[in-house]
Amino acid sequence: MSLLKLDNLIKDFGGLRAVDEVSFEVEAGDVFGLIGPNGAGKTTVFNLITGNYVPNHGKVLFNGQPLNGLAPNRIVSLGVARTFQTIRLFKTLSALENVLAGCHCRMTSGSIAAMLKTPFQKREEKEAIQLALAELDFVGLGEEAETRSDSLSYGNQRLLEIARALATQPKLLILDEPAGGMNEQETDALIEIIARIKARGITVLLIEHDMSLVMQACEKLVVIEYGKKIAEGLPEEIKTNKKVIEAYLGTDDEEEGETCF
Ligand SMILES: Nc1ncnc2c1ncn2[C@@H]1O[C@H](COP(=O)(O)OP(=O)(O)OP(=O)(O)O)[C@@H](O)[C@H]1O
Repeated sequence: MSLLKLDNLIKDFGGLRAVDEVSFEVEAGDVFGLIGPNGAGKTTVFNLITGNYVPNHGKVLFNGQPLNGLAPNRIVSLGVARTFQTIRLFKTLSALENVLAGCHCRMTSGSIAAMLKTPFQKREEKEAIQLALAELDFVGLGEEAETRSDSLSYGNQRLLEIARALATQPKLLILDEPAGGMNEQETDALIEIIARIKARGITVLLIEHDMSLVMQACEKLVVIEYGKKIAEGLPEEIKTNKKVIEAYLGTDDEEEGETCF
């Protein structure tokens, strides 16, 4: 059984069909890429998985369980974490405090225990700090724990978002353009981090325009254009797929043409 199954998803925004009968399955342990030109519907697909949008039709199954109708925080607690295309950190908080926000979704002490500072709550908080520091180390930000998140470089803010998502202890990590705004060196480091996330047994689903990252990091790809799936396969198959090449070269966006395989 696949870890994630999208079955015939449709999402309309008024008269616009942003996602049009999209189906695909992600196997546990894979690094899976969702690619396509600007405006193809990729982020909308992610928002349908994470409960930020409700589909007009179709199902999302995670570990065989339907996610439809569940709130985003419930979906996180089931083991689906994400980062965003536009960085969404608590800007005035430190890197450590941002990652702790991820840890809190696994904590069981309620607000009364937190107010009373019970021994259980204190132990749980201490463990959360250790976990958060370990995740910061994992993405190479161990030295930046006390740094305010908006003082970090853009590339490091993206890594901090990954650390925060990892702190929720996900089975599936969804990354929306993780290399956006990164230079070549930062992108290479990110490719290595994605490989280490996979080595931890975490399945990765990512959207990315940087084709060098997609080709190096992903084992399988789905391509969408105008909301519809136009291809699915191994990176080397996708590279030479006529429909995919046309979809990318057919765009007016210069950047898209440059990044094309
Ligand atoms: N909340 C919304 N309301 C109305 N239209 C939307 C909304 N979200 C997305 N869209 C539209 O749906 C289409 C798909 O958008 P989406 O952001 O999913 O594309 P994308 O493939 O992620 O694009 P990009 O690569 O540029 O991020 C676009 O035409 C977009 O304008």
